[in-house]
Amino acid sequence: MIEPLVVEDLYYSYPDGTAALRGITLALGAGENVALVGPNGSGKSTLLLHLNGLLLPGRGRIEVGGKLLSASTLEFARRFVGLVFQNPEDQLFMPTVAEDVAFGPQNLGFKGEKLRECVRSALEQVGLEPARFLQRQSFNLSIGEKKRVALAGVLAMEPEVLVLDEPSAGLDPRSRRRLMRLLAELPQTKFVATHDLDMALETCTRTIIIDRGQVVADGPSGNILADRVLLETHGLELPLSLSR
Ligand SMILES: Nc1ncnc2c1ncn2[C@@H]1O[C@H](COP(=O)(O)OP(=O)(O)OP(=O)(O)O)[C@@H](O)[C@H]1O
Repeated sequence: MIEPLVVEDLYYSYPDGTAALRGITLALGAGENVALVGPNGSGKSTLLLHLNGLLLPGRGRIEVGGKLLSASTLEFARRFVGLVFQNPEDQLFMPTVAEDVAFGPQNLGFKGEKLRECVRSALEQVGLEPARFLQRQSFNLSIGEKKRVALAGVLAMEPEVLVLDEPSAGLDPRSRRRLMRLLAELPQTKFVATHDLDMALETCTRTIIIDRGQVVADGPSGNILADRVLLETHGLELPLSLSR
């Protein structure tokens, strides 16, 4: 079976010379839910931006759905891997929710009733009633609603892999819980960068730790996230649910 996401010996330095990724190797199996954790500045967002070609490797290779990511497979990769940014405001820029959610699928060529149906269905998937939200102005929504609309915009493109950067940041406890239920229900392979180790423990069976641009641990969440020494060595703390 083809692994939906493979990263081999990936290096990336920003134009100012900051070495953000220093030899990352990992692979995600179909249907896996994997958490990516690490201290601030460890390279999580930089890695995620590579997975649908928003950044291109300095060295190393990325395979998406069995195809080497390159200029000629970029369109395929952007459809295959749906990336939800940390800040929904980086993703929502149209006047209404309907237009924001339609933006991606429209670019993929969806039109007419198929387009309207995939927009409605994506809003329903994230728990936003289309009749109430389609005509709302995106910039007036609460942060939790904005995050759900940004996720709907990605789901509307029907990706095989969902890559989420800090999905629970800024959410109140009820919205966070709702997001965790939603993620558990979505069938896609998921790769979730987060500082919320309780969410990682609850929603992801596997956890990868990166520190200073390198993978320092990769294994079952139940082992990795219960290892106080490992976590503290890399500037992390036990999930609250394990620290009592
Ligand atoms: N546009 C940029 N130009 C230069 N350096 C950058 C840029 N973006 C990020 N960096 C640097 O690259 C490194 C990795 O940053 P990245 O944002 O990937 O980390 P992160 O693990 O996502 O951090 P956080 O948990 O704080 O979101 C850091 O040293 C950061 O300062």
